[in-house]
Amino acid sequence: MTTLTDLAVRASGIGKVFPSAGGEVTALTGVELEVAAGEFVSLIGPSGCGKSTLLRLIADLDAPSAGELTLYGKTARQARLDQDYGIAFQQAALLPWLTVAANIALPLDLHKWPKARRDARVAELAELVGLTDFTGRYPDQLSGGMQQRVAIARSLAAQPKLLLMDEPFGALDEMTRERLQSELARIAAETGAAVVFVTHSIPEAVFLSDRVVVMSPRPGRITDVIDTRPGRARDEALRESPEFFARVTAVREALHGAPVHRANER
Ligand SMILES: Nc1ncnc2c1ncn2[C@@H]1O[C@H](COP(=O)(O)OP(=O)(O)OP(=O)(O)O)[C@@H](O)[C@H]1O
Repeated sequence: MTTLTDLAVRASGIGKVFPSAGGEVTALTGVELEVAAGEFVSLIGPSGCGKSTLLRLIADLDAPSAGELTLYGKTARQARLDQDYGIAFQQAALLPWLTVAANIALPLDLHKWPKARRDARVAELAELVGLTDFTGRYPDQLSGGMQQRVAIARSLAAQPKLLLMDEPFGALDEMTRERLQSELARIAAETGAAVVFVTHSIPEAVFLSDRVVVMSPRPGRITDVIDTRPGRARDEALRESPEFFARVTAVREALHGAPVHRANER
């Protein structure tokens, strides 16, 4: 039997209303979502459907207007205080006065890792994201894509049980993006971390995810959940398999079932 503490995320009846000059904006309504421990779930949907809002609520960066959220059975607030998850958002949000190494090490410093172990972990993560030669640089000496790789390394640093990622690969070139997708799939499988991942890319969602959650335009709701768990390794061959194309098509059709002409209304 699945108990509450087995669920990385449980969102029940979640709604979010923002006040705005022209009246209230209902960004989310009646969102029900369960993410199992170790499960990789992507949120996909037209621009403005509330994907980022939902992720921000899970991360306790904002509070829901309705419903309940728990992370491994804890309130979102308690999970944030306990640093139970790693975050990588669209903007790298690095500290400009710290080097790449020090930025990656931030969660480790918060967890008070001893220096030798911390330095070894930073070296391992820098290698993972291809920045070994740049650990002494400062963020403004890096390209946007490199800054994003630092943010991804930082989110993984303390080996969290849950990763919350909002289009972390959006700014990267296609080759780097695919390489980091493969790395993320491997890391998620090896560490057993659950991941909630926001993306606009159908192939990215299908490659990475066990389930793809399709959301509708405002007010954001979950309209479909598609099982994309591959019956094989998430390797390069998967991207070219008939099974992969079938799942990409299934997600595309689910997305187009939503009234896309309203997608850009704000
Ligand atoms: N702080 C805020 N105040 C008012 N409205 C907001 C706020 N944050 C988000 N919204 C509105 O809530 C809706 C959902 O926004 P959100 O950024 O979550 O969508 P999204 O699906 O992540 O979009 P995108 O794919 O473009 O990043 C939008 O209509 C947006 O304008």
